[in-house]
Amino acid sequence: MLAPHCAIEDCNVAGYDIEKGTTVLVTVWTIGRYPKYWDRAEEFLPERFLEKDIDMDGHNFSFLPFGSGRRRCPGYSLGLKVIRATLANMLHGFIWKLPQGMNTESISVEEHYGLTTHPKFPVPVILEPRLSSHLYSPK
Ligand code: HEM
Repeated sequence: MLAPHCAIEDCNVAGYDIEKGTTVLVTVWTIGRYPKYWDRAEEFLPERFLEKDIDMDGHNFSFLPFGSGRRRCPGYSLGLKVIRATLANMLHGFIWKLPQGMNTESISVEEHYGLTTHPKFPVPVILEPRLSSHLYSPK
């Protein structure tokens, strides 16, 4: 769910009349799993985005991780950069392994809902440094 919004004028959305002053809640979670727009909507398939020109900046209403319009997330660009840089550093710095006896099938992708969405169960991973040890020291 996006943060609550307020209609600033009377309008009609998809056949529904919305009066000025109405609080509007946009359920992006549901939109992101709507079978009309998403093939195998309930499955975790990050590869569905490969070689697709889906923008995240609020123009594609089937995918709104940062909201849309004048209240769209102002930290959009910084957020993406931080996530990409952090992920790249983690992948560059460590070999990622699952504990013995676990495989990718046994990882739960269930979610815990709240203001932000977290994994319902922790994902145990073993990180093995792949670089020289002095590179991990803050000094
Ligand atoms: C990947 C990281 C991030 C995601 C997924 C994200 C997502 C969102 C979403 C969905 C909204 C609500 C938009 C709406 O209601 O239409 C929002 C609002 C907001 N975000 Fe972010 N955000 C991220 C990073 C950041 C960062 C890094 C900052 C600031 C440095 C930031 C600052 C804000 C602010 C101030 C709002 C409220 C905007 C308003 O109500 O006018 N966000 N964000």
